[in-house]
Amino acid sequence: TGHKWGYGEEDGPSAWHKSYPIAQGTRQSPINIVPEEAVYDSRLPAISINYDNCTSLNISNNGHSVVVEFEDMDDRSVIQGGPLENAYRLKQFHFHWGGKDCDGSEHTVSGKTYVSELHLVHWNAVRYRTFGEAAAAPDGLAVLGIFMEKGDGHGDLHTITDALYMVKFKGSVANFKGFNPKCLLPSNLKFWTYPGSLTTPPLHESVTWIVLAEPIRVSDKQMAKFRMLLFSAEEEEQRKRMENNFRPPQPLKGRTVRASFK
Ligand SMILES: CCCCNCc1ccc(S(N)(=O)=O)cc1
Ligand SMILES: [Zn+2]
Repeated sequence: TGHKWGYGEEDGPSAWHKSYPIAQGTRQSPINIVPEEAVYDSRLPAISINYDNCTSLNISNNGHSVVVEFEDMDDRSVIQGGPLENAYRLKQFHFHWGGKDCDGSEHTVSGKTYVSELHLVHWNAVRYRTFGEAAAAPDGLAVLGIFMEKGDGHGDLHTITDALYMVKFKGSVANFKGFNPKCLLPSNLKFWTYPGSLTTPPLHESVTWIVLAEPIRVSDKQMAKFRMLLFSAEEEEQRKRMENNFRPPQPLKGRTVRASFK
């Protein structure tokens, strides 16, 4: 089982390299995206997202984030197109956020941070038999990153924020069927894409990142509900609020960020 890691002073992102040396690798995530330096690629097909028959299973607190998991034993919910050569199956989505509204996202855009970032995690079931196997392969995962900015409440995000009280503590799981994350997508699917990694340990360099340029909006009240989650389990003495669970941008190391738009 992996070494204990977190987002605190002692066990946070600057310490991860001690147990996970890949943290100083050549394709680490997140990154700061500089639109003017992204290369427009007119041959990039549009992203095709087909979640119509997705089956959400549960919502859980894993001590690092809140995660909604999906049934992934067939191709009922997949993403394809864009930079992807195969269809990638939806496995889960989760969030990263700040403590106040000054930061919270993992990717940044010309240094701008958003209050939160949603990650929809998909795996290449054409080439790999399990998520775990795919998560360790260079073309194994595709993560769709969606920025969340402060604004009026998001119509469908409340379904998630209204369920967070059920998974306050690390290790809690609750039924969460019938949720389709298609409702969380912004209207415009223009994106940046680059080869990167998981943004948490084990930090595998297995992710083709697809970051949407258009943010979705989240209200103060909805953000407050994310911040009432705890990093700690119910039986732990010290109750630590779950916030600032984001890794800061990592060196680009010569990678090219491509844009699907001018
Ligand atoms: C080998 C087991 C890997 C488990 N790790 C899951 C996981 C998925 C996505 C991300 S993220 N934040 O890059 O989307 C981090 C961690
Ligand atoms: Zn993430």
